[in-house]
Amino acid sequence: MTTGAVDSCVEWARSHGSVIDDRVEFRADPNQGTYAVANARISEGSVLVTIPRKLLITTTLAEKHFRLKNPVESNPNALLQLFLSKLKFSSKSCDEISFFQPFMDVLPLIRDIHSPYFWSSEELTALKGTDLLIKTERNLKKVIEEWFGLITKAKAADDEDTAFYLQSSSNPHFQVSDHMTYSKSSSWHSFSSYLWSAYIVSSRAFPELILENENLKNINQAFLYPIVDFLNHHSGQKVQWQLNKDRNGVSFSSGNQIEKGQEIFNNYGDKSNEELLLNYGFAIQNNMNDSSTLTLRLPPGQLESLKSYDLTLRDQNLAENSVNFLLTLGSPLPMPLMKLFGILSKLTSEKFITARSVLDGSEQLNAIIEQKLSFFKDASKLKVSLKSPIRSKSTKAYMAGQKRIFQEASDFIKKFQKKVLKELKPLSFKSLFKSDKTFVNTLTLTFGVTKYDDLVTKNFLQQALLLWIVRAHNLSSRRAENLALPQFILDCFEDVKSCIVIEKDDVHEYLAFYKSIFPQLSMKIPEVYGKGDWSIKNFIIAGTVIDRLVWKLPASQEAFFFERRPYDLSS
Ligand SMILES: C[S@@+](CC[C@H](N)C(=O)[O-])C[C@H]1O[C@@H](n2cnc3c(N)ncnc32)[C@H](O)[C@@H]1O
Repeated sequence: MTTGAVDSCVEWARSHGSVIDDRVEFRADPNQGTYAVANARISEGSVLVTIPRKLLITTTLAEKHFRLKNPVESNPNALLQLFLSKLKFSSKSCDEISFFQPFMDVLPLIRDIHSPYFWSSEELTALKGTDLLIKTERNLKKVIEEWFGLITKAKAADDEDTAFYLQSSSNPHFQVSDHMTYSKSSSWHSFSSYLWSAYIVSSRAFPELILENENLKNINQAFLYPIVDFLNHHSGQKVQWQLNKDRNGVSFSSGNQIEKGQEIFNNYGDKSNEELLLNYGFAIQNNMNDSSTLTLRLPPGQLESLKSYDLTLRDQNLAENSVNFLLTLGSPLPMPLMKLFGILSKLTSEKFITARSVLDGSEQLNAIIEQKLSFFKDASKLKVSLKSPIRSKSTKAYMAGQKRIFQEASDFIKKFQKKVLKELKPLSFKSLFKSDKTFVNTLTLTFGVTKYDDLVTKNFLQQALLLWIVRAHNLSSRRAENLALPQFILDCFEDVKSCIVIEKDDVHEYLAFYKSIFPQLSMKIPEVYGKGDWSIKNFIIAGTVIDRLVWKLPASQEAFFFERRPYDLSS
């Protein structure tokens, strides 16, 4: 991009009725492309640029040119893109082409575009394992379909286009970026020209809503706004784009005061780094609007069955059995996601979500989050070996942003678990254990365990829980010791006992453990393990009681008994 081309374009705009404040100085440099600087203080609310309608490139103009309504339902800007390809790359001139020439001359060249759509397959390996790569590849495929359908309808496809399309659609390993030719001789209807135009529209078009077009059918319809699109993005910048009926054009005003020498920015909106990289070819370090998507694939039919729960699931795809959740810095774990995992962790015996199922679900979710986190921790440490420093820098900013989001999500889960414990104050096995001296003594004799922490480090926690539950049940029927036994645990035991059908497999599961301690325990400590029913059946029942009532805090392995009650996640 040269300053000369920028000056010519500004001159062209002025000569066709544009009003550009003299304090706005347009510049160009090889790294930033075009941008604008204030050469004197600009007060807040000043109208800086007004561009008349005739300089705007709209879908209406494209439709008139091709004598065709935009035929692509999924993209309201498809015909506008094809028109842009023609304005930029057509070898034959016409009035429209020569009219917009000064503007076409300032638009970035392919080599200056850094969106991953334009990276080589070798460069794309730097994004391996990320959603960004999945979206790049998926969107490229969509653009190929859109392009070929469109040029076919516009009767512009030639043999070369057809060969490109057939090759791309028949070869699953086809890498779009390695097959594109970017040269002066590229035809305007080639895929590379269309991809360039698609990028130009995504990176610099404005919403047509501004034009107050009564016939606007799709709010995503966009138009090109020469000169104002020379401005770079700054989040938080206050700007206004407004129809100026007096001048039959569109005005741009800055909502902030701009000091002499400062850059004049536009605001492209609150975008994540993924959106910025794909659509604009850059990313922002510590982007406060960053986000990530968590896609969950569920067993067939499960999404349907979730309808009976009061779950607001956006972005679900019944055909693929998948649902997407947006994780943002402000909301690292949306409540519907926590609730979904609570539902998925529900036991068949639970009619509703319980604190136990929610906590269990939060841990399953945490396992997924931790996996992502460790991927991005490694990825952000890696030296990204992209040839272009701009691409390397934005890839690093993207990876660091993803890492931050998953780190926040993981921290959120831990805080959430602590919050539930604080709120419900469930019965801790640690305190039950400590208060039952006789029981502790028996474990000292058998396992050499004296403290709760030993149960964890020596891996006896599950065995101790089983023994204690069977002991509690035996004591309750004998009322032999003065031990406070929580009624809900005893009730749960009775409940399980009344309906349990013990299969061979259940016995098998407990047999090794059972044989490792019985009958030795009853012989060694008959006053505890020789009285009551210490049959394997009771241990199987106790195992189910644990499944129904117990949840262990992952960090400390402290086990808690939760009463079975519905748990309201919205509180
Ligand atoms: C509407 S244009 C702005 C003018 C642009 N500088 C040019 O040369 O055409 C949008 C493009 O500018 C660049 N850009 C805008 N804001 C940026 C920023 N904050 N950091 C890095 N690049 C930016 C990106 O290449 C983006 O695709």
